Order: sequence, then C-alpha cells, then structure tokens
Amino acid sequence: MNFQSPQSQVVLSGHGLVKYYGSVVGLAGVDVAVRSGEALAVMGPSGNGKTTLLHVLAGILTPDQGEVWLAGERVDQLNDAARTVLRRRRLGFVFQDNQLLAELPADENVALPLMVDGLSRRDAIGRARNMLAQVGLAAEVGRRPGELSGGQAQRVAIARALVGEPQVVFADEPTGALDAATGSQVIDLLVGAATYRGAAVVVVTHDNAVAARCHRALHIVDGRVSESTGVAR
Ligand SMILES: Nc1ncnc2c1ncn2[C@@H]1O[C@H](COP(=O)(O)OP(=O)(O)OP(=O)(O)O)[C@@H](O)[C@H]1O
Repeated sequence: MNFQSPQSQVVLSGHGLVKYYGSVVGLAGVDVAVRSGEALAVMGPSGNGKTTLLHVLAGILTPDQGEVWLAGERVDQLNDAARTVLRRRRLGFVFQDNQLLAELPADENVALPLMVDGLSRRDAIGRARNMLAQVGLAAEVGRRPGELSGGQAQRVAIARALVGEPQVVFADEPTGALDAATGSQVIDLLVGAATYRGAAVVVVTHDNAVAARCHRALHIVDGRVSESTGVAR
C-alpha cells in the first residue's frame, strides 16, 4: 500500500535557490517541490550542486538567495538553534557511510535522537526496537555496527532516520557503498518505509537504478535544473 495520493500536499519546497562558495557557484537558481509520500531523486554530474541542494533544503546550509518552505513554514531564515531542532524533530537523514556510532548497539544508535529530544531511555529503546523490527532487524538490535553487514548497517541508519516520524527524509548516495543487489534492497526499504508513513524522500544519487525506484528525478547541471523526469502529480 502506498500512502501517497494525487491530493498529497507539497511538504517541502525551494524557490529561486542560489548558493555560492566564495566565487564557486553551488546553486544558480533552483526551484523544487516535493509532496508528502513522494520520492524525488536528485541526479547529475559530479560537482554540479546535488549535495548543495540537499544541504540547503535540509537547513544544513543557508542559501544566499531564495526561500525554503517546510509544511507551510519558511525555514531558511531560522537561526542555527531553531534549524538544529527542526532537523532533529522533522527531518531524517541517511548518508552513504551510515554514520552510526561504532561503540553503541543498533537499538541505542536508533534511540539516540529520541533521547536527545527528551524521551526516556526506556521509551526510546522501545520505539527503536520496534522500528528495527520493521526494517527486518529484530534479531540484530544488540549488535554494534562492526558486527553488521553493510546492508544491515544501512537499515539501522534508515531506522534511525524514520524513528522520529520525520516529514522529509534526505539521503545522500545511500547505496553508494553497497553492491547492486544490496543497494536495491536498501533503496526499496528506504523509499517504501518512508513514503508508507507519508514522509517525502529526497535522494541524491548517481545510480539510475536508485532513481528508477523514485517517483521523479531532477537533473542538476551547473547548479540549475536541466531536466525533470517521472510522474508529475
Ligand atoms: N564547502 C565547499 N567549499 C567550496 N566549494 C564547495 C564546497 N562544497 C561544494 N563546493 C563546490 O560547489 C560545487 C557543487 O558541489 P556539490 O557537492 O553540491 O556537487 P555534487 O553534484 O553533489 O557532486 P558529487 O556528485 O561529486 O558529490 C562544486 O564545484 C564544489 O566543488
């Protein structure tokens, strides 16, 4: 069952986004909108602005021009502290190298953002184990990242990204360190589990197979949208 519907609302949008690094152009004027339950792939040649776009949309970088809106609220002008809270409470992140804490077992890795946000350890671990079971890791909750396969570790990272019930999940090359078969399982899980819960997904990828699992793809060349493909809804 897929949560998305033609009535899904735009949950995240960027308007006229421009970002410079000194004299280097990161983004040269990008418009983008993603609906709840929709997965958007961001593609394009290396060094052309994909990660910059993800970071600007996620409030990690501030744009030099343009606006970012999340669920009806302008978020690019929030101060650092407010953006940190917004990222923790309303956004989820999956990176190529999973960024799990090596010394913590899977359930504590997943529970950590909930505990940072004030949930009791007992409740956070309960929710984390439930989430890990939903990504097929019920038997691995006590294992540390070094005791997991690359695909399993990335599932833990997906559980950590989803456990706070984010409105948008951002993923930067989430399958980049995995073989093709494991990568397709991981992207299916990420897109399936996030959109089922009504979250939007923004995935930066070089991989056509990953983009094919998304509803739409945006191609970024020289910091601009060169092409938008897929089902426009
Ligand atoms: N922190 C930074 N300081 C200076 N220049 C940067 C910085 N981050 C990115 N850039 C430059 O901005 C441009 C866009 O980089 P970005 O990382 O967004 O590209 P990308 O499309 O994600 O590349 P890749 O596919 O290789 O990850 C590049 O020219 C890059 O060198």
